[in-house]
Amino acid sequence: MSERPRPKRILLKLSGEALMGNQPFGIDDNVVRAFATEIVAVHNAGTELAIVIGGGNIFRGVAIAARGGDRVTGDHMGMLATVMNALAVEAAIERLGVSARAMSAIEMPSVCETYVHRRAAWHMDERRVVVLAGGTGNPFFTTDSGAALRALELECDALLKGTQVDGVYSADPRLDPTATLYETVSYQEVIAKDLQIMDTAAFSLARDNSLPIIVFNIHQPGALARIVAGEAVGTLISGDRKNEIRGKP
Ligand SMILES: Nc1ncnc2c1ncn2[C@@H]1O[C@H](COP(=O)(O)OP(=O)(O)OP(=O)(O)O)[C@@H](O)[C@H]1O
Ligand SMILES: O=c1ccn([C@@H]2O[C@H](COP(=O)(O)O)[C@@H](O)[C@H]2O)c(=O)[nH]1
Repeated sequence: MSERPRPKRILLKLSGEALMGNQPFGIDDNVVRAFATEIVAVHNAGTELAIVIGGGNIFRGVAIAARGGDRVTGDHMGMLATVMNALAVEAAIERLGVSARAMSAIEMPSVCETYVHRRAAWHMDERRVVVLAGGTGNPFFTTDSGAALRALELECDALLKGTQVDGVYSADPRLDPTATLYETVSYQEVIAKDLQIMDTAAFSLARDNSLPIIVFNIHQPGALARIVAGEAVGTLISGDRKNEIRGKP
């Protein structure tokens, strides 16, 4: 079994799709509460956390483009969807007694703070959980790219992608029941094999800056805490030095 990083400051990418639970659309309050409980547990144990929220439970820009609509408009709608999710997660964390701040890459000052790198880093230093909405703030990107970008900006030790499946497989396990799960895989291999658990832009950014990514099943109770403790949960995507923490040999 490979050694794993023990990240102290993490960027958690939370799948929007995961927030809808068994519903066909939207936000399931019980699921949000369960995720918030896991997040608060690792926060209270000393981990510094930023969260990037997806929007797949509400809207994806490609859906409007597939119907012949304007992609940029669709992407703006998708980014706005992530703001709704961020507000729900922020509220759920605060209900558990931990201070949280939703920050959006798209300005909407009457709703939440605008993402400003130094301010987000300051909130983290002040032991607040920052909940980042709007992805990169630009169309034609995804919240996975936003997660890689923010993880680097906020000097996180690792990007943890909490998703619907157990990790990175040789093919999409929802489409191919024979797909096998990787315990570790290199950036180069996921890009070369076009493994679509994240987009290539996110993988490239992580590879170029030696940011380890751990893909895991967000529905598995206790998984987040076990990862932070250095346990081999899910799939570790990294360079050749499989247990490296960013910036440390
Ligand atoms: N090689 C692969 N290994 C694992 N999962 C894969 C792979 N290829 C495609 N997938 C699919 O990628 C999906 C990632 O889903 P997830 O909801 O986390 O994505 P997202 O688009 O980043 O988030 P959102 O739901 O917010 O849009 C998995 O549910 C899985 O079906
Ligand atoms: O930087 C970004 C991030 C997201 N979008 C749009 O939002 C939706 C939802 O994000 P997911 O990553 O799919 O959860 C995405 O489909 C894009 O339409 C964006 O334009 N730019």
